[in-house]
Amino acid sequence: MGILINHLTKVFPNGKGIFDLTFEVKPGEVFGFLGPNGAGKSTTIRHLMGFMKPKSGSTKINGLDCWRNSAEIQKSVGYLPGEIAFLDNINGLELLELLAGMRGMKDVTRRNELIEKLQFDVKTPIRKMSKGMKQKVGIVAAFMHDPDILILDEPTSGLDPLMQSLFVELVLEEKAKGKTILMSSHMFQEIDRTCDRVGIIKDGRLVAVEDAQSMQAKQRKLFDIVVETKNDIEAFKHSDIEIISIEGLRLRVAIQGDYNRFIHVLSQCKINHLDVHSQSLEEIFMHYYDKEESLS
Ligand SMILES: Nc1ncnc2c1ncn2[C@@H]1O[C@H](COP(=O)(O)OP(=O)(O)OP(=O)(O)O)[C@@H](O)[C@H]1O
Repeated sequence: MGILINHLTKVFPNGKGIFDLTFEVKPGEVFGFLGPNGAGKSTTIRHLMGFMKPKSGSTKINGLDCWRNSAEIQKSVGYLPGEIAFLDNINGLELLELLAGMRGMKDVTRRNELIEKLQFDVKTPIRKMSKGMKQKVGIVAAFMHDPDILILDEPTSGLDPLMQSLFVELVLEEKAKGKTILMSSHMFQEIDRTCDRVGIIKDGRLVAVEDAQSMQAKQRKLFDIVVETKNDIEAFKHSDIEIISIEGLRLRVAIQGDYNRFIHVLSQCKINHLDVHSQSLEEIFMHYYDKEESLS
C-alpha cells in the first residue's frame, strides 16, 4: 500500500529520462522528491498518474498498477501538476465544479474552506489569473476531495512567501490526518518543514533516500560574523572551527552538526553582527553526487 516505484525506467528519444528508479512512500508518510531542473521528477510523477507507460518497471498506488488503472488513479489521487494548463474560457469556480463533477464529488465544504484559506477570488476568469492564482486553483483541485494520496509537483512555484507558508501548514494538516504525500521540489526549505524522508534524483537516477532529520544534520551552515576586536578573531583561529574567510573584523565560518563548540567560542567574543546562510540545495546535491562517484 502507499506509493511504490519499482525499477521504473523511461528513456526519451534524446537519451534523457529516468533510469531504474526504486523507492516507496509508506502509508501516512510525507516524502520529498528533490532534484534540480530536468532531473526527472515530473516524468516520475507522470508515470504515477498513469499518463505515461514505463519502458520497464512499474508504479503502484495502494496496490493498483498506475498504468493499467489510470482512470481510477486519476479520479482518486489528489494531483497538482507542475505546469498547469487549464481551460481558460471559464472561471476558477466553474473549473473546480467541472472537476468535482468528474470525480462524483458532492460535498463542497472542504473546497470552500480551501478557497477561504488561500484567499483568492475564485470567480476570476482563468485567462486573467496570474501564475500564483492558477496555482491556488490547482491546490484546491488537488485537496478538495479529501484524497488519501496526494502527489504534488513543485506545489509552491509561483506562490509568494506568505502563501508558501500557508501551503506548508496545509500539508502539515493533511499529514496529521494520516495522508500519504509525495511532493517534488527543488527547494530544500519547504521539504525541510514537512517531510519524513527525502529522495534525491539527479540525471534521472536516484542518488539517495534519507530521513529528513539526518539530511538536516548533514546540512552545513555558514555564519557571517562581525566581531569587535582582533582578539575575537584570534579566539576563532585558536578553536577548531572551520574558518572559510577572514576580512578585517568580519569572518565566515562553517558549522555542521556541532553547534555547542561554536556557541562556546561566540560567548567569549563581542559580536557586532551575526548572519546565517544554509547550504544551498546544489551543495547538498554535490555532497551526494560526490559520494556516489567515489563509491563507483
Ligand atoms: N516528452 C518528453 N520528450 C523528450 N524529453 C523529455 C520529455 N519529458 C521530459 N523530457 C526530458 O527528460 C528529462 C527529465 O525531465 P522532467 O520534466 O521529468 O524533469 P524535472 O525534474 O521535473 O524538472 P523541472 O524541475 O524542470 O520540472 C529532461 O531532460 C527533459 O528534457
